[in-house]
Amino acid sequence: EKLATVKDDLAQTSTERDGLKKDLSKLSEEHKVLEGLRDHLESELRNIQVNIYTATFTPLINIRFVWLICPLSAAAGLGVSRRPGWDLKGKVSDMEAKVQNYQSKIKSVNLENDHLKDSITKAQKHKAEIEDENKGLKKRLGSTLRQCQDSLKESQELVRNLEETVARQREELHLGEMERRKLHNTIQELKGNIRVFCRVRPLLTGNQSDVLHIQLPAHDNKALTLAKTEESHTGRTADTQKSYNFSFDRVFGPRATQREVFEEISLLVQSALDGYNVCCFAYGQTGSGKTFTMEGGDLEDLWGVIPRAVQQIFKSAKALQEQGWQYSFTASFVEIYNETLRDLLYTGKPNKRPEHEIRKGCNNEITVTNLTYQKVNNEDEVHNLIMLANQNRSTARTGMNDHSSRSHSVFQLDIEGQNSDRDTKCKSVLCLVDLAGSERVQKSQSQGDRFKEMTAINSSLTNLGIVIAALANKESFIPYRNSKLTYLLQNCLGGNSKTLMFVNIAPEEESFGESLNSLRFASKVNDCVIGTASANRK
Ligand SMILES: Nc1ncnc2c1ncn2[C@@H]1O[C@H](COP(=O)(O)OP(=O)(O)OP(=O)(O)O)[C@@H](O)[C@H]1O
Repeated sequence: EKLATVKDDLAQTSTERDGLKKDLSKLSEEHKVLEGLRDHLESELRNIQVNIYTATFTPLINIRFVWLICPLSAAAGLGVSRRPGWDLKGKVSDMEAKVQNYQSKIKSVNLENDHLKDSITKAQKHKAEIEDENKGLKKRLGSTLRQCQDSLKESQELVRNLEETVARQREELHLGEMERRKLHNTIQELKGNIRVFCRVRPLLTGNQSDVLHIQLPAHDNKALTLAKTEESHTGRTADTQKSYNFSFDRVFGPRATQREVFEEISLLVQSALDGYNVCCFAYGQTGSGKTFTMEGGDLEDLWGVIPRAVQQIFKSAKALQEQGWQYSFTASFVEIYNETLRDLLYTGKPNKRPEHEIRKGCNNEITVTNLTYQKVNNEDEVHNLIMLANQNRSTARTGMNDHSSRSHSVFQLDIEGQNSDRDTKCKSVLCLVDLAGSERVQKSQSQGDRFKEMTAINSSLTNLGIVIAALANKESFIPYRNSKLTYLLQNCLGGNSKTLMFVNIAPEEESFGESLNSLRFASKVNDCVIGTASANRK
């Protein structure tokens, strides 16, 4: 700042000096012009004096001569009229008038000359003053310049020190970030690489306190009890209360907000940026709140896991930029209906929809043929893709008898990070899945397409359970290929991943049986411990 002030002063002083220099040169020019004028006037004055002299002493001797030496006056028409040769008196009086005229001219020229002399003296004085001032300014300038140079040196030294400090702190920050990643992962591992959260949907109509069969202990947010009174069939014994106790990593009651739910999984989402594969899926019967949990509503308060996860990912990626990390993201959104894949980001003609197949590359990467893999740079771009996917799903809904609750939807964000300063790379996948409704449809009641759908859903959900169990038992063969869902998700379910399952429960009493089934399935998953995850880092 000091340097800047001094520089400003310096600039101001230089401008002043330049101005003064300009003034000075203008004055010198004026001075020259005045001197020229004075010389001119002096020579003219001399001419006039000569003329006067001649006019005064020779008129009587040779009038013709007078006419010759004063042709200018005659031409200027001083009012002298031609007189006859004999009118000497008249001519003399003309000459006297002329002389008078010249004398008054001389007087005014002399006056002007005095005035000019005065101006010249003043200009010279001004010039001397300016030169003095200039000298003073030069002196001041010299000392300011020296001060500037000194403070510049000081500032350069300061900058050098600060640069060293910044470099040291950058190094410390990087080490801190690596330490944070390690500790973060340890915490995630301690919590278990597969976690199960249960969420109870609120009653959509009626009074919440009427829900008696789902009990949530006030001081334990990990337990849930399903209770049912069973009537005695014979009528000889009293009715019995049957309770089913469950415990999960976390149980969210009907009043839990979307924000509270996301807070619990935000650390897991963070792992995706650190290079771990993360998979989060919602399981439960139709209408139990899976889509609400995963996608939520349009208002920010109602946003579900997908928009919140995307927001966090982009926010954190931006913050990590300061530590040299550059991330790139690719999004895809696929639906699995009746064991057939459908691109939810497809924008072509409906009758030209391509077919898709899941392929496993030599580096074990899973890709889907003909699927839209869209590069995304910010949150808004992802939101637009989610809207497009919803449009694609709703078009299918009208045409195919609400098949959205009969299909699995898989949102996938491929994340690639590079820290060129440190020559480090990481690669991971964030998979967010809204599973098809898990309800068991009575075989006798379902025929045709409904039966086909039911079989496909039941088999893919059962296979999901089988794969998770096989992973937990560390079996040598994991039957990923048994369903499209597990085949697609294999990298997110395997040892190198962190998995979170939401089991969504509907609070209506008639859903008791389905809720019990869902909770039993979730409990089985909860008992699984998948191998230690390791970051995909190079
Ligand atoms: N926690 C909640 N708070 C308020 N409303 C909810 C909540 N969970 C679900 N709902 C509402 O319940 C209804 C059914 O939820 P949702 O569509 O998410 O169920 P679903 O399990 O995804 O069903 P489907 O399998 O048909 O897609 C929706 O109207 C949704 O807005």
